[in-house]
Amino acid sequence: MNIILIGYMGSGKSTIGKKLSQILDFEYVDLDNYIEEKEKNTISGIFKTKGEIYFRKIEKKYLEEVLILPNSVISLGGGTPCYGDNMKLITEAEDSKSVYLKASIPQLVMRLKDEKNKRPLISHLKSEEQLVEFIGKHLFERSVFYNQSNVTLSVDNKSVNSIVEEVILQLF
Ligand SMILES: Nc1ncnc2c1ncn2[C@@H]1O[C@H](COP(=O)(O)OP(=O)(O)OP(=O)(O)O)[C@@H](O)[C@H]1O
Ligand SMILES: O=C(O)C1=C[C@@H](O)[C@@H](O)[C@H](O)C1
Ligand SMILES: [Mg+2]
Repeated sequence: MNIILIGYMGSGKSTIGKKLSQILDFEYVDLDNYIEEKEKNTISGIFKTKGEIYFRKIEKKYLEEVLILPNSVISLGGGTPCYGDNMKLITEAEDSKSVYLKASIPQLVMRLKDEKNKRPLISHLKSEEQLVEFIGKHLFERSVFYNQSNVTLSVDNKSVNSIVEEVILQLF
């Protein structure tokens, strides 16, 4: 079985995914890292040199590759479910459960304000106020996709270990 972690940038997909895979003794795949390895470039580098449309095209191609890996915890990129028919591919993937790690706007701002540089969609924002406004609008647009996940789990003010425990309780 595969567990697919979905959520906005900073919701904890990579952090939770790594820990969950260790506990379950599953393989761990982070789609952003997978793309970086295959393309021999960083996500920021791909956005800069080839643009977002190219990124979304290859993101779909690599999503299809990781969805058929056996017994894996798969952390997606923040935007992966929100383009083309990606969410359909995710919900229809065989033997898979998707989990939406749902974080509030203030929680995301707190986590992302010092980590903007790694994330090309927010790296240009100058102030915390701009970040709040951007995330508010963007999260609202994306929630329609995230909410199609099999399980939704609120992550605000919870430790990594307690979120991992909750994911396991919900799925097994
Ligand atoms: N439950 C948590 N409690 C406190 N901090 C957390 C928690 N989960 C994640 N973080 C921190 O929040 C930041 C973002 O987490 P992470 O990189 O795992 O998010 P992500 O969903 O993978 O983001 P992206 O979509 O940009 O890859 C990191 O600094 C991480 O250490
Ligand atoms: O939210 C997004 O659209 C993104 C999130 C990251 O995980 C990366 O996939 C990339 O920076 C785009
Ligand atoms: Mg990540």
